[in-house]
Amino acid sequence: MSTDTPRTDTDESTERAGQPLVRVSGLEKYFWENDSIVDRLLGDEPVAVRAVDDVSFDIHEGETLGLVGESGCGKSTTGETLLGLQEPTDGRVEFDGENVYKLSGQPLTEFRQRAQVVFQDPFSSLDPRMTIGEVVQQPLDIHDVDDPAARPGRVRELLERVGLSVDQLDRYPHEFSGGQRQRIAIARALALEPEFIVLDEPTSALDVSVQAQVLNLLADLQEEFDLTYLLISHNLSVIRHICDRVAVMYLGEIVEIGPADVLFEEPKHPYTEALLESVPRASTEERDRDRETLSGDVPSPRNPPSGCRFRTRCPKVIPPDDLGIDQADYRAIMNVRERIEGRDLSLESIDEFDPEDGEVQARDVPGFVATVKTRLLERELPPRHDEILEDALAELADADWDGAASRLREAYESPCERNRPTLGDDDHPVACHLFAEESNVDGSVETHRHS
Ligand SMILES: Nc1ncnc2c1ncn2[C@@H]1O[C@H](COP(=O)(O)OP(=O)(O)OP(=O)(O)O)[C@@H](O)[C@H]1O
Repeated sequence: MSTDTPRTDTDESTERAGQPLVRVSGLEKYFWENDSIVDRLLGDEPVAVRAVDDVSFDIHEGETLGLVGESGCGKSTTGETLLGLQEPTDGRVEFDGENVYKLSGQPLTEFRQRAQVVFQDPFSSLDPRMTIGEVVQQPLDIHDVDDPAARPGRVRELLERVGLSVDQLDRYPHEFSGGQRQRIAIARALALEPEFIVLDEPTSALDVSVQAQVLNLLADLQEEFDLTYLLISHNLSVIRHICDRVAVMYLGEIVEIGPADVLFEEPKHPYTEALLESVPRASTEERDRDRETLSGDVPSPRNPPSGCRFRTRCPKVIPPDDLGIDQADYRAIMNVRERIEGRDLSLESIDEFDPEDGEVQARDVPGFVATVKTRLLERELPPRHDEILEDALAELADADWDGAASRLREAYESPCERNRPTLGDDDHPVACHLFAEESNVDGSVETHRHS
């Protein structure tokens, strides 16, 4: 790419040997809310939406890396930011050894040819006023590739290669089915002979029967043209179908990366386990077994939990040393803590609470505590923990949310909330304190979400 002196193919291939085609290091993309002129005049502080927060991974030539996670965890923003379609907040992306964010002029144009994207929704990504021949030819015209007279021939080849008939060249996108439209989008992405394609939910808008056809086409094209893919999907079956390695993303961070077969057979991170558990099973035996499903909603990327971001939903969140508590009881208490820290309960809706005084009469406190407990807790606790919980809930009788929260924090603070776990650099790294060194778990306290 950007070189001052001419280089030979041998130079380049020697240099590239063993180097990833794409290297993402410490990538961050924050969106700022309350940042308009009006907000500033009103004195509203900007709020960061940490869509992508310190993400690092490599993609090697010819491989497909899957990026999987629930909706809103930052997958698309990662794909768009690494292509330079969104400006990064911080971090570095190298493509074939070159820092993508430092490119300009001809090297930038070359990068835009070599790295392409296919979006989820072929309905909105294709210009409805252009025929599909024009759609596929457009990148050739913009980048002035080939002799203009040769371009229609190239367009025909591309359309045929993705399984469309050249008789359809003059038709408009709305005349095609969803699967055909995605084939058109793929033909357009291939027009500039790219090496790398970000596939952002390429089959999510398609019927299940068509999904496999499009995935098979992508796999064939990869083989034929030596393509490297980043496949973004929330659908594990899609990921399993064509990925060599998989990166699992949660709330802006990568929590686990590994070879696809290993990750599917022996997931390490409790989040990956939970995602896999949520995939519908074929056999009745597997369908009937107890599933640990994910509890609670994904927290907001405006205010992510301290330490491990998954700890607010993690079925394996680590209790304090020597607490000797059943894991499910601990999870249930931590759920109550979350609700109290988030003030996620209407005290006014509880009979004993007097909204005018903003408190409960002393004689009514036991009844109030019993009602709140029924609302917040889904199981019975052993007496020792029941007592601690009731003492904390009694603080709410004076609407003392902080008092209730701090009682629970004192008794139940998890090592998972103190430190952000980091990904290692072996071939199946996981960011989870269950797999961390002792020193990592017991280190210093990070800024606390609810402090
Ligand atoms: N332009 C924007 N301004 C503000 N917030 C944004 C913007 N784009 C994305 N976000 C937020 O960033 C977070 C990550 O969004 P992103 O679309 O990358 O997630 P995703 O994993 O791809 O989810 P989905 O599959 O639903 O698209 C979300 O909380 C989203 O609301």
